Amino acid sequence: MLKVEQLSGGYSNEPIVKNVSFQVQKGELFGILGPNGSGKTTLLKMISGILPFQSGTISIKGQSIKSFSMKELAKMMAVLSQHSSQAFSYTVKETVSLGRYAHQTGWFRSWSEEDERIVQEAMEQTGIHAFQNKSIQELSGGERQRVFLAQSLVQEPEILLLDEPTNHLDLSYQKELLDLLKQWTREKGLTVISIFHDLNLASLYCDRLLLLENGSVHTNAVPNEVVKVDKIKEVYDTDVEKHPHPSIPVPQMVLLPNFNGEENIVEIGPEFMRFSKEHISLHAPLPLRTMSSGVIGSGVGWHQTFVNRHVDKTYDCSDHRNEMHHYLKEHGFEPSPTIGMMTAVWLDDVSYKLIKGDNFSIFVIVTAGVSNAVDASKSDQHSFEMVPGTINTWIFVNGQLTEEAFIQSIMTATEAKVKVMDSEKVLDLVTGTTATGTSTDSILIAATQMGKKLEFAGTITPLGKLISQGVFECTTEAIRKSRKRLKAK
Ligand SMILES: Nc1ncnc2c1ncn2[C@@H]1O[C@H](COP(=O)(O)OP(=O)(O)OP(=O)(O)O)[C@@H](O)[C@H]1O
Repeated sequence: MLKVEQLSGGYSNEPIVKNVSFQVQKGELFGILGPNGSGKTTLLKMISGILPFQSGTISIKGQSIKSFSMKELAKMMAVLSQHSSQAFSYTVKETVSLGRYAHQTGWFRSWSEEDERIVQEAMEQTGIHAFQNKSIQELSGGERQRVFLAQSLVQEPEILLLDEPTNHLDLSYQKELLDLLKQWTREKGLTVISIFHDLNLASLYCDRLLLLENGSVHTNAVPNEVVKVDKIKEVYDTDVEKHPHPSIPVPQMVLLPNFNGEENIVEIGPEFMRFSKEHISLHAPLPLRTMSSGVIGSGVGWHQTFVNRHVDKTYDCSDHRNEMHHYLKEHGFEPSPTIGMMTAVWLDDVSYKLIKGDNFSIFVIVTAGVSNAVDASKSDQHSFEMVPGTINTWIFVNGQLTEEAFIQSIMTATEAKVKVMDSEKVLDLVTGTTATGTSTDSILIAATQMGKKLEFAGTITPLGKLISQGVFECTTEAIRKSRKRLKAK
């Protein structure tokens, strides 16, 4: 649809845009990124024909833009610029209607029903219909932005050029505008070329991104290739971390601020535990990086309070999350920084241990009962029934863990637990074979992210050795205590 070849140009003899080449296909949403002053707007101005270029070519559908008249160009291409300002006090509808100019065939051609329909539709789609008779000078920045977007849309262009379209728009209008543009690229084959400052929005919506640096192309590729930690550091000189979007396969960036958090190294240990008849809790002096399968606070996050709550075996699990949420509130725990687990085990049978390593330590807390014991290799012989968790393993690491180490910690802890099932001769009551755990075991890994860096947690790494030992010893002790209590009954 649009081809730019070896384009150079600027405002004086010294070019701002240097030797830029790229192509945009019909129906693509193409993003232009780059630091302030890298030449994004200058490039867009040259494409739209506002600014003449010094060398190179720009062609649309194989034809040089120099061969089109301004009016022909305006019919094919609409531009929404960054600082659209209006000297006159037009109404919203009048301003939008100006966009139909390129479609008027003679000076005295009257306003057609078709023009009216297109203008009404665009005002509807951009959410400005309600104030169509207001003067645009009375509007907020975001409202005005939407008026100029509607003005571009009524041009019914094949190519839409946008300079930071989400500037001034609140969160909901940013999403709505980009959803709308994406929909038009798919349904109408509209080609969109847009400047973005927000790398995350660009990654979410664009098919491809052009990253400019000092007026030259640094990278031209799909978002996953452009939005990379080293590239962003190189071009923007900024530290970021790249994470996958939680629900769609696109990259997202988070800034790494340049301030240090807590200065003093904290060691989580038994002194932070609190016991009550109904729950065991641990309140850390700072938020910990967590990975857990808690009823509340599951997944990856930062949490400061940890609650293991005793419930009766007959506890109704139909709305357990909501019920747990209320329970936490009623007992003075704010749910959002809290990880909450449940257990049918008596809390007096808890086993916990602080184990020191070389410049780091771990604190393990286990509550364990084995009445729901299951052999994982024969779990198909069990019917599915939600029951309160019976082996809850908490591992607090006083050190800095990588993502890998978090996952390996879970594996190592599981392996140690399975070994306990074997050594304590815990049987699956349905199959009579050695169990590997119970049906609703839960785990938490929580790290202070201070002090020693612990890259791995496989069974024979320094951290893995401590986890193996801690989980094996605590789980063994907790099961023995629980069995002793049952025997005594
Ligand atoms: N009208 C102008 N006359 C002279 N120089 C200009 C003009 N407009 C921009 N420049 C210069 O051209 C360079 C590139 O500006 P441009 O607006 O293209 O950058 P940009 O990447 O869009 O930046 P931003 O992210 O800040 O909007 C800058 O150094 C700027 O000072």
